[in-house]
Amino acid sequence: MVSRNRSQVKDHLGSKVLNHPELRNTKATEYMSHEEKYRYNLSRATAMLKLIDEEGMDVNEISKVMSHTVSGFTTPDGNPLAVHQVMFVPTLMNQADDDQVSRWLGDVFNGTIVGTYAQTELSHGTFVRGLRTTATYDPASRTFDLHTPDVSAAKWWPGGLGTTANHAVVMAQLYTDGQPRGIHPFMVAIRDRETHRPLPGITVGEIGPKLGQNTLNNGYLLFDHVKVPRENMLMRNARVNEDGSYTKPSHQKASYGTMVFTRVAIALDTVDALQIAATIAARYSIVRRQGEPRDDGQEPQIIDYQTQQLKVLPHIAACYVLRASTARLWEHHTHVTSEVRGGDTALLPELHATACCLKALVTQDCSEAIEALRLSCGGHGYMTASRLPALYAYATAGATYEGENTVLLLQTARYLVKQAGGSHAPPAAGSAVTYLSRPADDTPFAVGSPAAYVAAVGRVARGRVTEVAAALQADRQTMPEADAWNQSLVQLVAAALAHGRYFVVREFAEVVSQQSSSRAIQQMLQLLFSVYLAHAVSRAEGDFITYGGLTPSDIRLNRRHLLRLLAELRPHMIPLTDAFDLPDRLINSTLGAWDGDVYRRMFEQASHSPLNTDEVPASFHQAMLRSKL
Ligand SMILES: CCCCCCCCCCCCCCCCCCCCCCCC(=O)SCCNC(=O)CCNC(=O)[C@H](O)C(C)(C)COP(=O)(O)OP(=O)(O)OC[C@H]1O[C@@H](n2cnc3c(N)ncnc32)[C@H](O)[C@@H]1OP(=O)(O)O
Ligand SMILES: Cc1cc2nc3c(=O)[nH]c(=O)nc-3n(C[C@H](O)[C@H](O)[C@H](O)COP(=O)(O)OP(=O)(O)OC[C@H]3O[C@@H](n4cnc5c(N)ncnc54)[C@H](O)[C@@H]3O)c2cc1C
Repeated sequence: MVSRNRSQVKDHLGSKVLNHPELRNTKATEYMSHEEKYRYNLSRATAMLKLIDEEGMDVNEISKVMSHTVSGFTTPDGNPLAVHQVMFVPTLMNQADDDQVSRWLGDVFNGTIVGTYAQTELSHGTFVRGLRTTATYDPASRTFDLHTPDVSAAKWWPGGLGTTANHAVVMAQLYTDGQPRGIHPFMVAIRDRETHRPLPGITVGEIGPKLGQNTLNNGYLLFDHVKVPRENMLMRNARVNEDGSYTKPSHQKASYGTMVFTRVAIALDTVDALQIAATIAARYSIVRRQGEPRDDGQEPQIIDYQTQQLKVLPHIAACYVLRASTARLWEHHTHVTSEVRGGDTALLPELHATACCLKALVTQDCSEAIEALRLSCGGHGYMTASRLPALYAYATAGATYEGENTVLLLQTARYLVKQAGGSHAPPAAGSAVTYLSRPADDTPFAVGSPAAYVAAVGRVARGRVTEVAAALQADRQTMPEADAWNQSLVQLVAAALAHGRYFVVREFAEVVSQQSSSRAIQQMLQLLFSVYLAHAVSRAEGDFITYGGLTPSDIRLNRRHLLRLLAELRPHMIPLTDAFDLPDRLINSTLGAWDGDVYRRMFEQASHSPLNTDEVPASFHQAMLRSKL
């Protein structure tokens, strides 16, 4: 099928999703039980899956319909099939060999096999090498014995595992020829395809309520010496032959490939959640009036308070900047993956480093921004019906899953200090780290010049990385490696974030310079970029003085410059959020509808409270009168 661009996909969705017979009628789920919510979200997730299949969408189209913009409408409490689609299917496609793909994918696409990605255990999530589920190969029976040694090694968290999946890709420690071979993926049937009962030796269930995303259907899973045929180890990378001999993968971390893909997907997708939150806060900030009446007799719109502009507008700029840079990361991932499939893994280390740091930077920025936007809506932002709490719960989950952010930033830092110290293979042409081996960009700082800001962001990244690399190098002379590393952890994380920021602003600078459709659009992108840059400096003034070459006077000028830019951006706030092209039904917020009819909507949603059904609820007689209050 021909690939459509983002806007066309939305038009397409307008007819296909919003008007789909099984999807168009939504219900408020706040008052449903856990089980009812699950059933509602699952049936909608299934309808969505069928639609994807009927439409024959390619991976880019799937990424759009799976995006939070759309999945927040189809599965408002979390998609129990998300991990099936985002991790299980891609793992099979990329880590199963051709025979395995042809053996399983038919059943995956006809819905007979529903899977999950079971890696995290109760006692190990971050440290994947420490996982304790074992897969021991027996050449006599040509089977693996999958076993959970004790409860702390139970799989815990996989999405869809709770009550939805009948298969799992299980990441386990492989033993063959009596040797430990590290973590490998195994395709394991966990429930009967017909009856959905757990298969012999399997203990499986759901883990319980969470901060949000409660129908992701996260589960637990234990194995009691479950036999799995040899052909069920995913063998595109490493292989176990019938006699138990072992063939190594082309890259030692090839089996971590799904995590890299999902990090890129999460980075891209969390910006969708920010766009929704920014649209809600922008619209509400126009509608909401509060304070001493002005000359026109009206109370001011809250957006005209300078403090409100600072709470809302930089995050609209961030939507544009982060959307563009994560979209480019997605394209880069597609390119590197095809190289890796062709046997060339040269670009993998840097892709891993970039995916780690962008997933961390974007989820951290977006969850902080969504919380700021929620606060900008005052008390009404605390209501579930504003949608802002759920958006926050979604974004902050991204800071933990698919690699806890600190840990991922440390992976990036490891790559950066090696590059700075020259102990890694030199970067390829076009690499994002060549700046570390070049003299610092000495473009003088000038308020109002985006290029000067970008250069300063680069100097901060370079300064942070080279400083911590030197400190680490010095400590290594006097203490064991692990202690030296621990001694620098905080600075390493800061260095990785600074690198991430530089990556983001360079990518956006390129997008702005390549944009040629109209002068007005070019100017608006420049304004958004200027806001993003001035805000970035204001958030890290110390860094810009210490490493970026800014003086205290530059910092003062930047503060004033930012506020001036915000006033300049303010009249464009609504068109800029309207341009996200989000229909009311996708936004689904009492505060964020296009017509601004906030107060009527708030009353309308209150009417759904079961406590308002009777004038005097039964609880009054049952609880208050009995206890003689
Ligand atoms: C047609 C169908 C297609 C369908 C497509 C669908 C598209 C959908 C689009 C999406 C849109 C919407 C998406 C939204 C998503 C929302 C729903 C998702 C639901 C939740 C999902 C969450 C799932 C999970 O959380 S799964 C569990 C994830 N767990 C982790 O991430 C664990 C984190 N830990 C690690 O990864 C490792 O332990 C690590 C990397 C921290 C350390 O590993 P290790 O100890 O083995 O290595 P080191 O010793 O530290 O390093 C050695 C060496 O290896 C290098 N390296 C490490 N990792 C990698 C890698 N991945 N690749 C390359 N290289 C790697 C490392 O840099 C070191 O290199 P040196 O050179 O030696 O320095
Ligand atoms: C909503 C949700 C969905 C999930 N879905 C799945 C799924 O489908 N499949 C799956 O397998 N897993 C899933 N997970 C699990 C998830 O991947 C892990 O929770 C995540 O990788 C973090 O690991 P952890 O819980 O072990 O955190 P921990 O590593 O225990 O983190 C706790 C703290 O320790 C710190 N820390 C740990 N190690 C280090 C270190 N080396 N250096 C410095 N600090 C460190 C962290 O920074 C953090 O502050 C999901 C989790 C959530 C919340």
